[in-house]
Amino acid sequence: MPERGERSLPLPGARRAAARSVRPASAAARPAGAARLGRHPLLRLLDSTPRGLTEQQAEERLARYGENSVLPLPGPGRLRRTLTALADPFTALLAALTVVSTAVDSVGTAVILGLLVLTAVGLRLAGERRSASALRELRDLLPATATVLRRAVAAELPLARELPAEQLVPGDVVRLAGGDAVPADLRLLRAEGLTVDQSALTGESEPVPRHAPDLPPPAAAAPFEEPHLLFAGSTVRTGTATALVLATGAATRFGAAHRPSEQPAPEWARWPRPAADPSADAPSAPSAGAPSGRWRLRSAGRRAGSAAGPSAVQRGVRRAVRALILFMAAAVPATVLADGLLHGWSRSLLPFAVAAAVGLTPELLPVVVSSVLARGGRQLGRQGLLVRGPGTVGELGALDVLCLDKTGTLTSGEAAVVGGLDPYGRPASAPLRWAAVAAEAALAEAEDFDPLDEALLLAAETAGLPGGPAGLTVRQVLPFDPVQRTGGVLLGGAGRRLLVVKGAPEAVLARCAGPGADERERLAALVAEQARSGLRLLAVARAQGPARLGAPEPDGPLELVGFVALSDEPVESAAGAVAALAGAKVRVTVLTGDHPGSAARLCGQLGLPVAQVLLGGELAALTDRELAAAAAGGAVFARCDPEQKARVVRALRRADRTVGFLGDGVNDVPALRAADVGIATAGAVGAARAWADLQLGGQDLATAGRALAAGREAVARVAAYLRIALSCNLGNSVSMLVGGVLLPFLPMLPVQVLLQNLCFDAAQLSFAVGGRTIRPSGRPVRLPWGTLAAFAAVFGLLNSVSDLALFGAVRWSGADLGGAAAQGAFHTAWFTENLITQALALPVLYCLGDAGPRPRPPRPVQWAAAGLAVVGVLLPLGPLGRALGFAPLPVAAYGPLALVVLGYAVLLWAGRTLWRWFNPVG
Ligand SMILES: Nc1ncnc2c1ncn2[C@@H]1O[C@H](COP(=O)(O)OP(=O)(O)OP(=O)(O)O)[C@@H](O)[C@H]1O
Repeated sequence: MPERGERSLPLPGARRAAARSVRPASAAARPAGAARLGRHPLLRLLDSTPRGLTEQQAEERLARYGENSVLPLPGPGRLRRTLTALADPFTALLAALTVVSTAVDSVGTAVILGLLVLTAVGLRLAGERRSASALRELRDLLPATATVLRRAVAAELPLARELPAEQLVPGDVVRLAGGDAVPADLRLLRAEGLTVDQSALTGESEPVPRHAPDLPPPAAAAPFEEPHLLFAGSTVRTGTATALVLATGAATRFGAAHRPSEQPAPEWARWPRPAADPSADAPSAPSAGAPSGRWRLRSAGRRAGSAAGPSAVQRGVRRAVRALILFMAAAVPATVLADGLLHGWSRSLLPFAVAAAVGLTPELLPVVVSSVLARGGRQLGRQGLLVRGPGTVGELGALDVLCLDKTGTLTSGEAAVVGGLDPYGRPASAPLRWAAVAAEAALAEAEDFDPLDEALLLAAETAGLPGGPAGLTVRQVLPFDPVQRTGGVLLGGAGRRLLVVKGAPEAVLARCAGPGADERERLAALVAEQARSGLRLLAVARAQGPARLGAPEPDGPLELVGFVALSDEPVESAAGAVAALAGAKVRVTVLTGDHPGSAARLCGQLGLPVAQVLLGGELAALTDRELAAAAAGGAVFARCDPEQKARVVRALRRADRTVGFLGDGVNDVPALRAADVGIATAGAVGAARAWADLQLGGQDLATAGRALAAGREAVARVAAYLRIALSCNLGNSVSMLVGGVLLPFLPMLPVQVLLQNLCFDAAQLSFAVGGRTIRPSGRPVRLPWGTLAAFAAVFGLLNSVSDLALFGAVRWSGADLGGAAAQGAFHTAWFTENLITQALALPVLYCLGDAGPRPRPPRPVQWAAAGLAVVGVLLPLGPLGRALGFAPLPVAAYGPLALVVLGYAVLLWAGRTLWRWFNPVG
């Protein structure tokens, strides 16, 4: 829908002109206020009736508000997208060097750099195309047609007509039935047995019941939880409804959320949302926290670390690139100035500047980093672990806190029913019978399998318990709600209604009218005692059903039937996996929806020290900082709802931890999304798997540890690349700058510098090839800029010292460097010396990140280093060398060259030993 004065959507011909002056489709009914109005005031506000609009009204509104379409805005043109891609600092640097190289007639350099720029831009545009097609898939969630009540004139009876959904306008009245996609944001006028699937909006795959009260509930519920509203992007699962259109097109929440990210939703399209992220110091209620998984819309093409911006590896690489650019901006002009002052101002200054800048740039950096991470992903794939993208591999390497859901993750996903208990803890069959009746109904409707319901049903069948009473059939299923911690079924027939509710004991007891304070205390003590002895209790209650279907509360009070006891033992591999994680310096934190007693007992069994057990309800009083400190200090979190789990994860991330969350259920989706790395167990439900960055292959928890190890190895390889590339390139540039000032000619031509860099980078692609693994330190691997910079300075300087020794040897040997042939031979000498010293540095510096007892470089790295040395000696002597301005080096010159290389080897060995001494790995 076009935005005021800013844009117009590609509307079909005739409507395009009319739509130019359109206003946002929610303007007539600002959802924030309108959604809270009663049915009749709302109809009046929208100038509509339960019989819908007249054709004339609809036409006027269509012209005014535009079509009900969430087509993406006409994205920026190809030129603009290309320019945006060029704005990436690394690509911009290469592009600038291409332009300058062209200006100084260094055609070969310009062509190669130009090709590198085209490759970088092409990769970026291809990624954007993939995202656009993901968006198209999301838009397919909207229906093509809708059943609308319209009248030719006000006095006529309405006709229910199937119209293209694009023609819906605010004020229209639509009809819906099971299986229909919701075409716009709607307010229910009438609903029968209605449940909707909002999984595309909230990630929660369980259908939610909706009804049509005349007045909305007074408490302001979270937006997607308003019981009387339906949203575009959801689907009706069961029942029928008549509803009033509140907002269409981009004014719907679905439309607003799927705008291109660079274009924020206009004020009018923003629905009431929770306030912005709470400050780290302010206590925050869950509903006032950052938009939760339940509230946020899915967006196309999720990446690892997307919620926090770039991943840890991306951040490290960007910082390195920024530092390179800053160094270039300061050092190159300063040296050119010095050169100009010493040797006079001539046109050769520019090629000199270009050569120095090219020398500093690791041209294949993006290729090497993504190849190394992709290799890590493939490695995990071979172990049966599915990784969403290379970013995830990097995050795994940096991960230092792993939050674990309890049930189905640390304990078996297959619940083991021990039996039924009456309210006094004595064996009884009724609780299991009624729990199974509710479970059976829930399973018949559920999209995702619920292991607890499966187990209840199986146990009742095994015990030979009867099903529901004869004559009563399922009228409505109230799916298990992890926030309320209850679920149930409404049975009806022969003038009777019966509501069965099952859930967490506290939640069910809170809805039972019967027990007094003492009795409640006794029941709570019973539940806690069972939890301590390793049994989780599920409460079961019954009531005479509600008078009207769709109303969630029964007429009569709920009466406690008893409990179902479930055993709660850890899976075999859990203790070992937790110990291995602790050994790898990963802090393990348990976040569960279960009883605090069960959580504490399990932690004891796993050897996890428990400093305190915090309940989900207590989190609102804590600031994010306190929360993160508690989690890091060994707190266990129990009775957490999905949003509370996500809040703990977010608080830890704000405290600069790299956080993983391992879960298996729908209730884990918000936390999976909030984490740097969401990890789903092998038996996780579809929604959890869909949102996870990593899916474990087997039931064995140790696979999580293996994933971390593979991530650390990949990040260690990236770190090795950055260390070596930064130090060698820095060394080359310093040599180029100093040599340029000291020598009366360019120490190396720009194209030769570029060729040398490409050879070196190509050799470093060997880091992405298999071979012996690099053993990273036994702790999370990050890319600390301080250490990288210190490394680059130390080893860059060593490299430079050997270059300058060569320059000095040539300068003071008295050789005549006046002619082109002599200068070509000098270029050959430096090129050869450079590649040989880099070939020496490659395996030695690579091993500096290896924590193994006797680190040895992998075979591919050894071969690449040998190849690099051979190229360094032979390339300048061949036809390509001649074409690039090299000239043969007199044989006698190879002696001093060998001495310089030997000197560098000694320096390198000393530097490596000292570095290890001051920076022990492990
Ligand atoms: N299908 C269900 N029907 C009824 N009650 C349930 C159901 N599933 C869970 N419960 C109850 O609700 C409580 C909270 O459930 P939730 O799924 O949030 O956490 P959990 O499964 O106990 O633990 P975790 O968060 O570690 O997976 C459970 O402890 C249990 O008492």
